[in-house]
Amino acid sequence: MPDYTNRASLRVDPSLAAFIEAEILPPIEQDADVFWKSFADLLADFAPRNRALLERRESLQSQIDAWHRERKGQPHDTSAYQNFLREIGYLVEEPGDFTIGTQNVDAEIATMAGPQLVVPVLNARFLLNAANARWGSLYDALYGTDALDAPPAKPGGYDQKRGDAVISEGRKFLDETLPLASGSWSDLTDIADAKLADPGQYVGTTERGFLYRHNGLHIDVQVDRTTPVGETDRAGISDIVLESALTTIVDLEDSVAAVDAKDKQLAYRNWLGVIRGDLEESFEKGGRTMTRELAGNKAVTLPDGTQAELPGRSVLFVRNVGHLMTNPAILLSDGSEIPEGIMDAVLTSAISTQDVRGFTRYGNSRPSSGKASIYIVKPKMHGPEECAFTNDLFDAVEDMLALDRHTIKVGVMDEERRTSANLGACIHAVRDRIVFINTGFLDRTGDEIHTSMEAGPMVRKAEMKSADWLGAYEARNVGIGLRHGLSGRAQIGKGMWPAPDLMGKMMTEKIGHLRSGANTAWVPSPTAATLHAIHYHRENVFELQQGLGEVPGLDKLLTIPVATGTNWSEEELREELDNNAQGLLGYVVRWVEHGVGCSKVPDLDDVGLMEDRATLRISSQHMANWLHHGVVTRDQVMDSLQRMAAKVDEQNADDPNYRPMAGDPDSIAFKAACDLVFKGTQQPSGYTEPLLHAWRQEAKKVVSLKRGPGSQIR
Ligand SMILES: CC(=O)SCCNC(=O)CCNC(=O)[C@H](O)C(C)(C)COP(=O)(O)OP(=O)(O)OC[C@H]1O[C@@H](n2cnc3c(N)ncnc32)[C@H](O)[C@@H]1OP(=O)(O)O
Ligand SMILES: O=CC(=O)O
Ligand SMILES: [Mg+2]
Repeated sequence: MPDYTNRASLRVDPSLAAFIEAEILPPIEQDADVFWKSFADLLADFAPRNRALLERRESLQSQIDAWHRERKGQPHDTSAYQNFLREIGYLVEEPGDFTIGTQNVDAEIATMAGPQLVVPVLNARFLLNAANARWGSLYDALYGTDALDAPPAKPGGYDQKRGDAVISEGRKFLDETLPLASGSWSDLTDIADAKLADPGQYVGTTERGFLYRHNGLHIDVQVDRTTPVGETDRAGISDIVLESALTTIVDLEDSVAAVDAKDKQLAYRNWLGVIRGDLEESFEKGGRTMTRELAGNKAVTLPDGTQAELPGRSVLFVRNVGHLMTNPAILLSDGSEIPEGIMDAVLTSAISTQDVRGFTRYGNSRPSSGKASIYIVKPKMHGPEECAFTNDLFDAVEDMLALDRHTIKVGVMDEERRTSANLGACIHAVRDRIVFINTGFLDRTGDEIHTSMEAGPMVRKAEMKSADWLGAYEARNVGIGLRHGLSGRAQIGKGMWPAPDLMGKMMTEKIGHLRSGANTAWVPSPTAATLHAIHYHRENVFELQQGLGEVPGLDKLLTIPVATGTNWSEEELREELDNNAQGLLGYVVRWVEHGVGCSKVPDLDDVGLMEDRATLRISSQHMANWLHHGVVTRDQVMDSLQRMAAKVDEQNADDPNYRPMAGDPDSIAFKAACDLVFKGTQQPSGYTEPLLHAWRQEAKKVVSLKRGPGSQIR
């Protein structure tokens, strides 16, 4: 049991309290006693409301479960189903015509189109890299990935053959994006001679080269004949640097493992560091120690000789956790744990208040109105009443921190079925602070399975991608967003590319996100951001948004993806189970035993896939669904888990800190994985957090016992 210190009616982890009082409150001139008193008052109001919303989720779910159970074996009656959903309040009336009223939004969010990067907050090295991913080297991205269709680089230094292919691809990009009045960029021997077909694309000179703009995004063509690349290039071009991640989501949610005060404090500390602008991280790379810090702005000399600056960093959002979890970092007066989403809202906003007040080194939010915003992404909200709760909570946080109304903006993850089905009403509930709707299709798939758990066995996981509900969900998100005036005021975003090593495939497929009307879409890494930026040069999203088709209705959206037949062969069943079990175990072992919330886990074909809590929700719910409906037996599931545990052990054999799972009855990770599947049907909305947190806390305890009091895994 951790020690606590008393603050107003709350009991607070002492180290967290000291951090808040020393580093968060003084810069914003908040008196500590006043802060704790108002925090306690806010909790007294919002914690019970939060609990009631969770009870409502459970009540709706049990009514839906019962409805399906009562109709087992009967054909699905679409209209009866929708009437029922209306009767129980799962579906609500749409709010009618309205336009969002959000103000003081940075251009990167409101009027520009470009990639959105996501980064786990607990990894400072990645976090700094992500914030700096506003600019990325196209040459590095092409040289190092399969986005370039050329033989792979030979090991041992610079491979000039591959380098030549990169240069040639770079020239193609320049011809496409910045066409010359005549001829090709390949013909130039001196960039100063470049005469653009549209001279308005030229912006000025930078430290190393010439700056252009196309579709609102900048391109820095750098010239340096002393570099290995520049010396082989006709015009001395050493790199083409693209404006890449316009925005980055700093994630406190599904890509991190944060289960107690210590983890949460690190999360808040890293957020404070990037907001204040002084976060630094030293690490070993390529045999030497590097120190990474935030990049400064890019200096530009305009054609008339005046000096200007472009932002050197992504505009940062912070993704708070949803309404479900609680955390032992703070206890309420009745001894219960604080709702974690409320703690995140208060503390991440208090940190960002330094930015709003203009006390930070660079400034995260700097809209043209001069009134800065705090950008919070709110995940996993179920329907309009939960969005209204968030709106009220943010009002209360603003009052607590003496912020103007609607300073705190919200990005709504459209990733739960009740939200997709009532999206207009959800937007309405946060209409004066909304800055994005993003289709989190991974969580959304997990919720699709869990909501209709009793309806029958689901189609195979790969088939979900072409299911009716998914197409309708994606199209409705854009259509409803446009209907309520998000274009030009807020982002309409699309989901993650979860295959960090398949950049060639991403280049072919992810342009579809723009064509379907999204002005941003998620990428897993800075390299992916730079490559995905090319798509925003190829297509003008704001023009495309004008010509989109009909918005699909509810019928398609609510089509349940149950399989039409279940006569899968033994081999197909095993393949499906193994695929799910491998991703699940490969992810869970690192979460529970190493505190890593996002991992690249090789699939059965050895392709590294990004796994996070949302992908875990899908695999665990899918296995639970097939087990529940007798498509597979408990023995088959266990057999798959055991075989895949051995495979995951093999994949981690080089890690000296890894504890094998196969054949170890005490393996905490394996027990966690089993729970996620065998107790899957009972998990709230199919979420994995409750079990992951419990098992991670157990793992921390075991290590602490072994190493002595006070020690922890991290
Ligand atoms: C459903 C959802 O909610 S999706 C949102 C949650 N998902 C995410 O946030 C994905 C974030 N991405 C990641 O965590 C990682 O890219 C992973 C785990 C997928 C792969 O990580 P790794 O195997 O370490 O990547 P890999 O070895 O290919 O590359 C590491 C390099 O790329 C950088 N990098 C990789 N991902 C990121 C990122 N998201 N942000 C910043 N830098 C990154 C690292 O800093 C490192 O470079 P460095 O050595 O100069 O520091
Ligand atoms: O948060 C994103 C998702 O796909 O889930
Ligand atoms: Mg999600």
